[in-house]
Amino acid sequence: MSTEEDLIDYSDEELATNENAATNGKKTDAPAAGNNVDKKGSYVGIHSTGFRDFLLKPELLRAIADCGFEHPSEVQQTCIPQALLGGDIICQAKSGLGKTAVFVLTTLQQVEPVAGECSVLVMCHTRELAFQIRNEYNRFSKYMPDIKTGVFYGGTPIQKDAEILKNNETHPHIVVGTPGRLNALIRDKFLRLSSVRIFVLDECDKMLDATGKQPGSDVFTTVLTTRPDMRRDVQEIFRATPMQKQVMMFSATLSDEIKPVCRKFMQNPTEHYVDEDTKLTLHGLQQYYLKLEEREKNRKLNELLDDLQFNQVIIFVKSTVRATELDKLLRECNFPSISVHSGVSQEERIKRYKEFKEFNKRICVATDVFGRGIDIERINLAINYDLPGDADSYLHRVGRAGRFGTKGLAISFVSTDTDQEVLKAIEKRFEVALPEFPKDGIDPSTYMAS
Ligand SMILES: Nc1ncnc2c1ncn2[C@@H]1O[C@H](COP(=O)(O)OP(=O)(O)OP(=O)(O)O)[C@@H](O)[C@H]1O
Repeated sequence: MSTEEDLIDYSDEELATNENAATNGKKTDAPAAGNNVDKKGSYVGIHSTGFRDFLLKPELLRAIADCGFEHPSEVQQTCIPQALLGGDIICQAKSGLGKTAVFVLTTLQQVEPVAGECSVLVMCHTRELAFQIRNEYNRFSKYMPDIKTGVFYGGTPIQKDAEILKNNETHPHIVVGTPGRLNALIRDKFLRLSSVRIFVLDECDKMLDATGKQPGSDVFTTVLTTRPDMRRDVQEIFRATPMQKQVMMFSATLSDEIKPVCRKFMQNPTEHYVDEDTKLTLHGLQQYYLKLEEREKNRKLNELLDDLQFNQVIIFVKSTVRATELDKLLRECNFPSISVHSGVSQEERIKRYKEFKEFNKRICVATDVFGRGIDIERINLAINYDLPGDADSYLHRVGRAGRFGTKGLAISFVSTDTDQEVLKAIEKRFEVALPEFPKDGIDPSTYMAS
């Protein structure tokens, strides 16, 4: 399986063949860039210090307390009040600082459950992330027994999804999923979106990234060339929802190229850039590179895993084949390793995700399927065995360590000229110096929580 398939990672088997997207979508006129832009230090939102100040339902406040959330993070302080006002929102904030709770809490606050109707639709780019987001909904809606959340993604029997959607008793009010499967369910008329009031895209830059886009084509007239395009699915699903709705989009990275694309789905959005574009690296995360030959990687990795202290480590590779091979090798060396990539069955992928999340395994070798959004609290070491191809992917990957302001360590192997260029691009894009990993190693207390 190719690297590219890893990166697509959603239910591509359900996608239709190439076609031109129609142009009758809503909101094709982008508002002028810079409208309602909230940059750090110039909040337009309502200032707040505790979750109580958001005037959330008591059921939600109880669940928040049960989750151990004491204070809202900066992105939550800024965006929760805005989202509750019902307007469209674009939100960028560093990895691991609580963007998920912004849309989970604000949609739960607003949802009015009607049997057999979906009123909130949340989409993201990978199946594991969809699964994780649904679990977040379950955590926060535990005192709201009338609200049902469902998750739909590819690689599972579509008939099961259809059964859930056919029955008013089981039909979810909040639907979370990946675009391929959702689009298939809509096409087959199992899922109807005419009651959707809130439309959320998590990891929106990834979801709207049109790799198959032809130069000069409009967002709603993308012509696909060789492979299915997640953006096309998102557009089709968007068109199946009513004109009047709230649209919210989230990511840690929003390039200047993708912002206008996001705006095309929105009406006069407020834009929240909690962290400046060049200052997106995490404070608690130490980052280093290690220059070595390709053939030296395995030995070096073994050494690092022996020498470094860590709670859990995620090791990123560029293909499913490499993930399988490396995982096998690590297990042969008696490391408690697991691998997650698109080459294993979906059921097995979720099983492995849970095993890692529940701390039953301490080492995970993954492709970019785990490169974004995945939240595993105890990961405090991220290793790029293969460096990704661009700076934004790097930022998301290393953001798996050092969640919610905790300490962490990221080490990237640099072995080719291309790697060297990517390294420079990372330093430039995020205005950071990535030093070489010290020969004598580093003091564990600097990256392990005390
Ligand atoms: N106010 C809070 N207090 C304590 N913990 C929080 C709070 N908000 C979020 N968290 C926890 O922080 C972790 C990271 O949150 P989340 O996954 O939403 O980050 P994110 O901004 O979506 O990151 P990414 O960009 O990597 O997807 C989660 O484990 C979440 O439960």
